[in-house]
Amino acid sequence: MEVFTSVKSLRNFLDQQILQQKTIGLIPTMGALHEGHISLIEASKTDNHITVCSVFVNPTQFNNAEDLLKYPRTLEADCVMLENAGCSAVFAPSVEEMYPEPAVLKINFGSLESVMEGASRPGHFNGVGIVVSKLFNIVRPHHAYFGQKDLQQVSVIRRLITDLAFDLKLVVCPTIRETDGLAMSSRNRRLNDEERAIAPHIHRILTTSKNNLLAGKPVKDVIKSAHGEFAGIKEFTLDYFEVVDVKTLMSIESIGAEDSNAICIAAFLGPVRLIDNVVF
Ligand SMILES: Nc1ncnc2c1ncn2[C@@H]1O[C@H](COP(=O)(O)OP(=O)(O)OP(=O)(O)O)[C@@H](O)[C@H]1O
Ligand SMILES: CC(C)(CO)[C@@H](O)C(=O)[O-]
Ligand code: BAL
Repeated sequence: MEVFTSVKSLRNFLDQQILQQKTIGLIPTMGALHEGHISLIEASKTDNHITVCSVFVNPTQFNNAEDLLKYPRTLEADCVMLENAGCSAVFAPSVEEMYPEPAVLKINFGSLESVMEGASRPGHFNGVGIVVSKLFNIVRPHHAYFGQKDLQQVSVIRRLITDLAFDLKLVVCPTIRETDGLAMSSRNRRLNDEERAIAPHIHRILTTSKNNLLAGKPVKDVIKSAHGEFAGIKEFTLDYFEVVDVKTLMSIESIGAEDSNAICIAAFLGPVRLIDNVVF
């Protein structure tokens, strides 16, 4: 496996691959890798000759300085995992390499960013849009792999690909969970033992809420019960609990056809903010 820190060296490597008609899969990450990320590598390996994983904690998508500072950085261990997973190349640039000049471009995703993560983290999707566009231009992948765990991010990237005519296929991969249901996430490492023990309630409440909706309970009652459940666990501070249309991400008052609905949650456990969702 090759590790690149400069755009130029990665491009040289990929130019050779493209000349040999190799197909390229890209998995953009912020590192501190876990089995969720490895599932994206596996998906890419089945679809492409070459799998490139980027590891870059992108400062422009953080609106909270402490979150950026404390974001786990474990590049050496990440490279071992990627090598074992059969990844072809890692791109791990410095901030200066990715942003030789501060980006002035502003990307506004309209209504897609007016809710949930976009509303709670102003500027977040502008930063995601810029860095992902740069990665697409640098790597020129045939396929790009993203996790459903970041459901709103998937909608934003889908729009980015359409609006800027990126010539690639977006592949959305299912959320990989711990055995107790907690969605794998790099930020889980920041939880203390007590918080880690409580964290699976997020998935439990998501599942109960989904089942209640499918059983015909009104959306507003399900939202009320979920708020009550979170309020009953003092370690949690709920940021949002939304029942939305999976395409528009707008709140819905009653559920629609199969696979058109989603429940999305963001909740703080101490200083750590976790997100999760279920599509049904
Ligand atoms: N549990 C998971 N299952 C599948 N894909 C995942 C999972 N967690 C993250 N991903 C995907 O991996 C890619 C990189 O995500 P990222 O590096 O931010 O990891 P993360 O674990 O989501 O970290 P955090 O949520 O703490 O920022 C994204 O497309 C994300 O959706
Ligand atoms: C897509 C991404 C790597 C862009 O920095 C990030 O938002 C993430 O890890 O999901
Ligand atoms: N997984 C989304 C990246 C972020 O939280 O900034």
